[in-house]
Formats: sequence, C-alpha cells, structure tokens
Amino acid sequence: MGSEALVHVLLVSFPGQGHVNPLLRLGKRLASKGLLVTFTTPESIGKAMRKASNIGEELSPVGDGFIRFEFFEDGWDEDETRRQDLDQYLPQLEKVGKVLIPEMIRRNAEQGRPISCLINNPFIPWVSDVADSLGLPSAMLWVQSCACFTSYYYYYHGLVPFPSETAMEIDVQLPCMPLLKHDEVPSFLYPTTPYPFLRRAIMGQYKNLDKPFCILMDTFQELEHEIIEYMSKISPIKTVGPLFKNPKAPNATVKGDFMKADDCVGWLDSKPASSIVYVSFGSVVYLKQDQWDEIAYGLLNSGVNFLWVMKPPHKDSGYEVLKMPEGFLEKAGDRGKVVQWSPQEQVLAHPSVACFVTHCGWNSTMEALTSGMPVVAFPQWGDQVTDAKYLVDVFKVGVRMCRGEAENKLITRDVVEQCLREATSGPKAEEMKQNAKKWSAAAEAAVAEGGSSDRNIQAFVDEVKRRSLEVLAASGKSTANGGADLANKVAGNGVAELGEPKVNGELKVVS
Ligand SMILES: O=c1ccn([C@@H]2O[C@H](COP(=O)(O)OP(=O)(O)O)[C@@H](O)[C@H]2O)c(=O)[nH]1
Ligand SMILES: O=C(O)c1ccc(O[C@@H]2O[C@H](CO)[C@@H](O)[C@H](O)[C@H]2O)cc1
Repeated sequence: MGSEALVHVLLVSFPGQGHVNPLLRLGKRLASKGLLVTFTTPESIGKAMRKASNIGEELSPVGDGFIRFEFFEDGWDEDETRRQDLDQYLPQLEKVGKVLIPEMIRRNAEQGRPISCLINNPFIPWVSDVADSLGLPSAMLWVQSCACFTSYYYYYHGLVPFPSETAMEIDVQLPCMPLLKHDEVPSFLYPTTPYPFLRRAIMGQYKNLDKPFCILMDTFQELEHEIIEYMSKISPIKTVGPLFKNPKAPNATVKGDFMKADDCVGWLDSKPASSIVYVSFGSVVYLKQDQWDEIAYGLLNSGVNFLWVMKPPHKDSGYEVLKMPEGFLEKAGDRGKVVQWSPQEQVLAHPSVACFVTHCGWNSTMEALTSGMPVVAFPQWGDQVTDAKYLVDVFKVGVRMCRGEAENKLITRDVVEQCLREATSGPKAEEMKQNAKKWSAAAEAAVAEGGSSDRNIQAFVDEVKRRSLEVLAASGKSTANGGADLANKVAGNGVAELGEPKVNGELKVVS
C-alpha cells in the first residue's frame, strides 16, 4: 500500500487565550493523526506566544504529523491601545485577515504546502468566507459546550423566547436541556449585557453556520449525550473533546500560553494530598477590589492551603490593578502561594489539589472534569453562567459561590469560607470527588483509541483527506506534488525558512 503525502490544514484563531488553547490542541490532535497543521493568529499574540511558550520557527513533529506556526500582522502599531476594544478590533481583524489569510494560503501553495482546509474558532466567522472564496472546505471549532451552542442557535433562529427588555426574568426551556433560569442563559444574550459586541461576534458565526462542512466541538458524547444527539440532527456536529488530552502524543511540548507560567509544582509537591484549593478566573475575567478582598479573607478563614492566580490586567484594558489586602501574604505564610499565571493542566492533575475555584470558562470546565477535580463555581459572564449551572446541577461536581456579574452582588468572606469548607471536606465533597472521577474516566475513554471523540477525529481527518483530493484536483495539482514539494523543503532548500526541522520519522510521499 502506498504511503500518503501530508495533507495540510490551516488553523486560524481569534487571539484570546481561551480560544488559542483549544484550537492549538485540536491542531496537535490532527497532527498526531498524520496531518501537517499550520496555526495562525495575529503577530501581537504570536510575539507573546514565542516569548512564553515552546514555539519557534521550526516544524514540530507531533505523533504521525507536524505542526508549525505563521503569524499575520493585524495592521496596527505594536502599542495600539484599540486592540483592547473588541468593538474596534474585530472589524480590523476581518479587514486585514480577508487579505492576509489568502496571501498566506497562496504563499504556502507556492512553497509546496498547498492548504486543503481552513479551521477557525468563534469570533472570526469571516474565515469561512475566505475559504469559500478560494474554493476550500472549512470547519469551525466551537470552543464552548454543546448546551451553549444550542442556546445561541435557538436565540439566533428565534425559536423560543429569551430574556428581553420587556421580560427580563423569564426562564428558558430548550430541548434535551435542563430549564435555564434567566441568569443561567449565556449572558451575552441578555439585553443588558455590557458585551454586545461579543453577542454580535457569535451571531456572525451563526449567520455563517452553513459554510463549514463540520462543526467540531470541545466536548464529548458521554458528557452532553442528549443535547449532542439532538443537535447532530440539525447541524454537522462532531465532538472531539477533551482536546487537552492527546493520548497519541502525550509528550508534545508545543503550547500556546501568552504568559510564562510561574513555577509552582515544587510548592504543590510539598503539601499533603488534597489540601490545596486552586483559585483562577482565567485569562479575561477581572474582579473588583472589594470582591478580591472577600475571597482573600474567605481563603484565610477557611484554613485551607491555596494556590491563587492573580493575572495582571493588560495596561490598556482599563481594569484596576488589584492588591492583596494589607498583611494578607504574611498571614497566609507558606499556606498560600500567589502566581501571575499557572501551569493549569499540571495543577489540576496534582494530587495535593483538592478543588478548583473557577470562573467556569469552558476550557477550565473541561480541564477540571477531565482531571477529576471538584469545583467551586464563580461564573461572571458569557457561557460561564451556563457552565456553572451544568457543573453544579447536571455534572454534580461543584458548589455554587455566585450566579454571575449581572447579579451585582458582593460575595462575602463567610460565603466564600462556607463554600470552600463544603467543597473540601464532608459528604458533599466526597460525593463531588466521586462524580468528578467518573467524568474523568469517561473523558479519558472518549479520547482513547476507538473512543467517541477519537472516532470523530479520525472521521474528520479522513474527510479532510478525501476533500483535499478534490481541492488539489480542482487546482490542477496532485497530492503527490504537494507532498513532494513539502518533503523537499524539509529535506533541503526549505530548511532555512522552516528552521531546523526536528523530524523523527520521515515525511512520506505517494510511492
Ligand atoms: O493561570 C492560568 C489560568 C488559565 N490557564 C489556561 O487558560 C485557559 C483559560 O480558558 P477558559 O475558557 O477557562 O477561560 P477564559 O480565559 O477564556 O475566560 C485554560 O486553558 C487554562 O488552562 C492557564 O494555563 N493558567
Ligand atoms: O481576548 C478577549 O477579549 C476574550 C477572550 C476570551 C473570551 O471568552 C472566553 O472564551 C472561552 C471560550 O469561548 C469561554 O469559555 C470563556 O468563558 C470566555 O471567558 C472573550 C474575550
């Protein structure tokens, strides 16, 4: 049997940490199944990624394939403050991306790496327009739950009433989902959301939903069984999560952090089993100083050990720089560690960590479930409020500390302390731990060879390969040519451009 040339896919990411992580993880998964993957996002983030993470110019082997990076300029000066304003930045990205992504695709074809498929994540729906205009197939990676996907779908199509200016507090019943109270609906859909541009960005994706031939989702069949089955009849969904697990290439070191993680594993190692509460609100949520103080005192008063991520806000974001309350660090002593950014995957897998106080971003949610980690839910906005509902009431791995930013309620230190105690000791903590362990086992099984997500990824890779033959035939090139050109680049004249390729196996072309 002849071996195959590498089929090349281009992944285009919105430049947010919670978007880059799952798309890059998908890239690694596709590479491990034998594809060549190029990952792109704006250079402003590329610069941060190169500095903080283990990525460079070279082609990195992952499983049976390879991953590489190319970044594109967003057309603004390095210190442009408008990047922090998505209302302005999203249209700018669309304007430049519609020119620069086709140029990147052309350049790759000229260099012997013809691209056969584009994959984007939400907030940049114009990527599927680019693909269409070039006659290329496209897919979209949905980076939230299927429940949130369904909520937006029903809202976009006006299929059921949602909270509105005249009826703010209505509950929403969607098929195969629990009743969502008005404040459990993804909050970008509230008429009062302070982030209407994110609602517009997501709705833009739904306007384009007929363009991708496949909607990949970072969830798994067993986690959201009924709603996935239901929506699969309406949309071409394939669940491929949890993406952060990659059994075929568990040691792949390529990461997309924007900030270098502080070293905290040694400190975790020094603590007893299940004694630490890990606190992180992700990459974009910022709390107010009074709420921060209450959490700090709650942590102190509960007596637990804690690892707390205090990410500094971007200088142009307008968020206040938070301070720890006077004397807090001294009082905590070695019981607590505060870092700017953590190696979260490692932290959640660490035996000393008992529970995770989380803002319930979908990546954090999937990482917690897959790591068998109970949570204390502290959602703020967007999908987080829906994820919190699921973590607490459906997956039954969490206690709720708040209902979201819209509630505008200060959560006091007593409530913080009570939630921490409930999540770390006693029968409720034990029950949550057992449930979390079950989800972890189900997640591992989904991504293991032959599991539901593994089968879906394989089917997707097969479909991309099938379509690539059509694409290359239509453009008058053969797969063998594309592969041969690529192989030449790797073996010889392209080395300077690609950097020193650390190729363990050989790149094969059709024999
Ligand atoms: O200190 C931290 C905080 C977060 N993360 C990662 O950043 C991502 C955050 O995504 P999520 O969807 O949870 O939240 P967002 O930041 O998008 O609100 C997750 O993959 C986390 O593992 C991390 O590595 N270190
Ligand atoms: O950079 C931004 O402005 C930005 C980044 C991420 C945002 O949303 C987060 O995305 C995650 C994946 O969709 C989601 O699960 C998380 O709850 C969000 O915070 C929004 C803006």
